[in-house]
Amino acid sequence: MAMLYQAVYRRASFMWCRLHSTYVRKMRYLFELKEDDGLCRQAQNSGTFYLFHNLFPFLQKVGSKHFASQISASELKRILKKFKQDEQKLEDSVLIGCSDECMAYFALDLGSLEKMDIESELKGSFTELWKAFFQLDGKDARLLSLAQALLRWHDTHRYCSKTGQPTRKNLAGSKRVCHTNEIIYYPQMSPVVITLVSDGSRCLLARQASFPQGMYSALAGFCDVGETLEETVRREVAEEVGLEVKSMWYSASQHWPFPNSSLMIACHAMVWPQQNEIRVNKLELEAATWFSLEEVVEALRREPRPLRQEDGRFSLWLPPKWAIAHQLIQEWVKQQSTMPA
Ligand SMILES: NC(=O)C1=CN([C@@H]2O[C@H](COP(=O)(O)OP(=O)(O)OC[C@H]3O[C@@H](n4cnc5c(N)ncnc54)[C@H](OP(=O)(O)O)[C@@H]3O)[C@@H](O)[C@H]2O)C=CC1
Ligand SMILES: [Mg+2]
Repeated sequence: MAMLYQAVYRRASFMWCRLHSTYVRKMRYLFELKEDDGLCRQAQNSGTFYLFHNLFPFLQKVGSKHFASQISASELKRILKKFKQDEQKLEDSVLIGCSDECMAYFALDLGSLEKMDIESELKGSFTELWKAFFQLDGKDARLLSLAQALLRWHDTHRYCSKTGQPTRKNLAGSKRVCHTNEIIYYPQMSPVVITLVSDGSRCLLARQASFPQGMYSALAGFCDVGETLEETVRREVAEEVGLEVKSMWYSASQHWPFPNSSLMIACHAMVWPQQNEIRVNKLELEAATWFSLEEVVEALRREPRPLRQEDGRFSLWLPPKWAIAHQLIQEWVKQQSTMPA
């Protein structure tokens, strides 16, 4: 029966291929997997898996390049069997996407197994996510970021906050339900604004004490309840560096897995050139400085890692290419270069 259902589904998918764009087909397929546990179970049995261990993603290295490994369902079942785990563990996974051919991608945390055993079996290593971010390309980083955020959310929402009863995830992991009173919980994100401030000729970059040495980024801050985006930008700039925003405009957004799951909303802001004296809020930031176009262009050429200069200080370097802070900085450089002198 299951085989027949699968054959019919494949035929229907084939028709979809012919009728719709790849993007539309993928989105419809993912939607169905979230709605239909039976279909999702089938997809788990033919899909591929990104593995985690206590939220550290599994990476492999080929030459000098790191990548996030995809493990087939059959290989994963073999590993589970070898380490005396039930095949049903596949159902703890969460759906994180699919290929153009509608092969589903899942993420699974194997934290209950011995980390080193899996590493030596699969020839790779579980790496802290923020470290992995500096080693991966944008596509892998985006998938792992989503995967970690979802896995963490499920791990911390095992009980209903109203009844105290256990909640159960749907197969895809797009929600959890408390079956005592049918309360549905959906994964949450916190909105965060990230703002690149300019005074017309320079841009303002800041660092927190927890950043790696020499790394500076744009100003970031969580939205408070009741605030508009514009209000958050104005408040954060005032709070963190003591400046008043004259104008601002939206650029782009990005999911960010730290500290839990944030939606980074990236904006540019201008301050009055005559009122540009920075007063750093030392409770929030270690330092904040205006940087010239030349300094920023030079920093963009550097590898994103600490580099000690001869005088013992660290050179300025910026977040990795696919981080939205990097994109804001690139945009600012482009704007400056196209502005009339
Ligand atoms: N993608 C990118 O390019 C970049 C991303 N970021 C990210 O932006 C995020 C926010 O930046 P940050 O400067 O730390 O933010 P804030 O300036 O808002 O300061 C962080 C503090 O805000 C409080 N806070 C308020 N709401 C929340 C919430 N929902 N979750 C957690 N803390 C909250 C906490 O204080 P307390 O604990 O005292 O209550 C926390 O320590 C960080 O997660 C950072 O990783 C930053 C730069 C670049
Ligand atoms: Mg901040």
